Amino acid sequence: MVSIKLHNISLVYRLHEKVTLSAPDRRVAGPGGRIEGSGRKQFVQALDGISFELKAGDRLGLVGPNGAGKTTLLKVLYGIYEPSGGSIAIEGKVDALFNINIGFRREATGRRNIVLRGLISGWTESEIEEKMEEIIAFSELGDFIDLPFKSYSQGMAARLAFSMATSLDPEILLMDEWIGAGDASFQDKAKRRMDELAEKAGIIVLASHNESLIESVCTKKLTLKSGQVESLTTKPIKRSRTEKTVLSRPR
Ligand SMILES: Nc1ncnc2c1ncn2[C@@H]1O[C@H](COP(=O)(O)OP(=O)(O)OP(=O)(O)O)[C@@H](O)[C@H]1O
Repeated sequence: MVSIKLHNISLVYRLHEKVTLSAPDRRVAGPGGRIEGSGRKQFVQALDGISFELKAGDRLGLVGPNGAGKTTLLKVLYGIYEPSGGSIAIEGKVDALFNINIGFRREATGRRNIVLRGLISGWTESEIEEKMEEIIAFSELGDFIDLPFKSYSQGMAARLAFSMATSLDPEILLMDEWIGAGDASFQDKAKRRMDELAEKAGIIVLASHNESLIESVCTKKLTLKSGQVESLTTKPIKRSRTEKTVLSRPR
């Protein structure tokens, strides 16, 4: 069973350069984490005392102003950064969609990129082959799938990235503010796909500045401010009749 448990997580970014700042009592707080220390031992406290638990089916929206710690928290969940303090326990395979362009070979076609990404995620060539048509169909890229990735617009790249990440059956999917690149019709489709994923007992964590996207996609909302939890709210899942019909249709 998938789950995420964070207890009192903190993360500091150490600044190895000597930076000159006002005296601590005269500093003006900015939008980001706290700047601490002095001389060459300065650091930014990006996360401070973060605790929460997620279980199968949860869709957590991470919100907060610039520098609040959303991306840092996603990177801690993905294992890119080791927390400076606290404990983290994750059950399940974690996949991430942080930046639409990362992980794509610009010169390779969309189709070839699907194979490469699948292999990196531990899929065999025949498993990728089985998923190939579904991934292409969901992306709606048509003949562009056989053109090099560098010829895609941002929205087209987002379609391919999302289609791939969600077709390879992730147990836990982390996403950072990318979905806005897709057009309105693709966003609707993407939302339904996320509902499906969450129903297959997965966990989704989505960081975004788009409050209405978070409201419509997520079941929980964690608001960060200067690296700390300002609030954590849960809302009942609301679905329209149309969405229910689509979700219950066999694949
Ligand atoms: N490599 C780094 N070195 C030092 N400080 C960093 C580094 N990366 C991020 N920070 C700091 O950590 C804090 C949190 O940044 P983070 O990128 O997690 O915020 P965010 O909520 O994702 O912001 P945004 O909405 O602007 O994308 C900020 O104060 C930022 O200045």
